[in-house]
Amino acid sequence: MSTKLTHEEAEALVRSNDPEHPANLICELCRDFYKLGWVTGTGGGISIRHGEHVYLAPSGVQKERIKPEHIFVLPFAQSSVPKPGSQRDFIRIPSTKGLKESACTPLFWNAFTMREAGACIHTHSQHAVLLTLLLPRDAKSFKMSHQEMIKGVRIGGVGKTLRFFDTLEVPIIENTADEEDLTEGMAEAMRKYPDAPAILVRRHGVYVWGNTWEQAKTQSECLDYLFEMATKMLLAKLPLVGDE
Ligand SMILES: CSC[C@@H](O)[C@@H](O)C(=O)COP(=O)(O)O
Ligand SMILES: [Zn+2]
Repeated sequence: MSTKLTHEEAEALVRSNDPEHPANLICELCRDFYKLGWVTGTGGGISIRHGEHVYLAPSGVQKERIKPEHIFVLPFAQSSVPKPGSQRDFIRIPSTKGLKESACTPLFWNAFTMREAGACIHTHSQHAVLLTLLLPRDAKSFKMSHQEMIKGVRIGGVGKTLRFFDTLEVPIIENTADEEDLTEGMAEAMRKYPDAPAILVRRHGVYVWGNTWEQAKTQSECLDYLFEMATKMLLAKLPLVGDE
């Protein structure tokens, strides 16, 4: 399914004076996420679906220094999950030599196809990572209740917001040597936990999605707050569920 655009048309997909254009947003948000410690050392990132197009950052680069001209654009319509290295039909490839699309691409795709998400954020936040280490080794999920910030998180990441008395549950999957090998584990966890707004990856980080980039961002912020709170509560030996 190749989409034939002229060079000028393809370039126009990443050139805009609108600060809310996906190519500009990915650059700005990565700078903000860097300051939060979410995307340091090239890890983590964000992908935005804009109509029929998916905007992706390059792999292995300083995410806080990405420019719109470095952004890849893929058609959302794909016959299978686009794994890095497989045959792909890019609409726009950056002219900078040596750039490859993010290794997180198939994981972002899980959120786009299984939850109809408009954006997906991957962070290497130490709050997420430490939480996966403080929970019992065999814990398959993280559960928490009675926290005000739970109300900023949506059922399945894209539905109604949770209420104060609801219990948040985020599955935890094992890390793999290569990011793309997390794809099936993430999909399996999303099938098993349809209400989960995110997937934690043990010793690695978290994937969070939303209907829009704004919702993906605010939910990432609420979850990161809750992950940090949970690590402190676990260290203080306080229960995460209940209000005792
Ligand atoms: C510090 S390297 C981390 C990467 O291997 C990976 O975990 C990651 O999140 C970013 O992958 P990338 O391909 O650079 O977008
Ligand atoms: Zn990662």
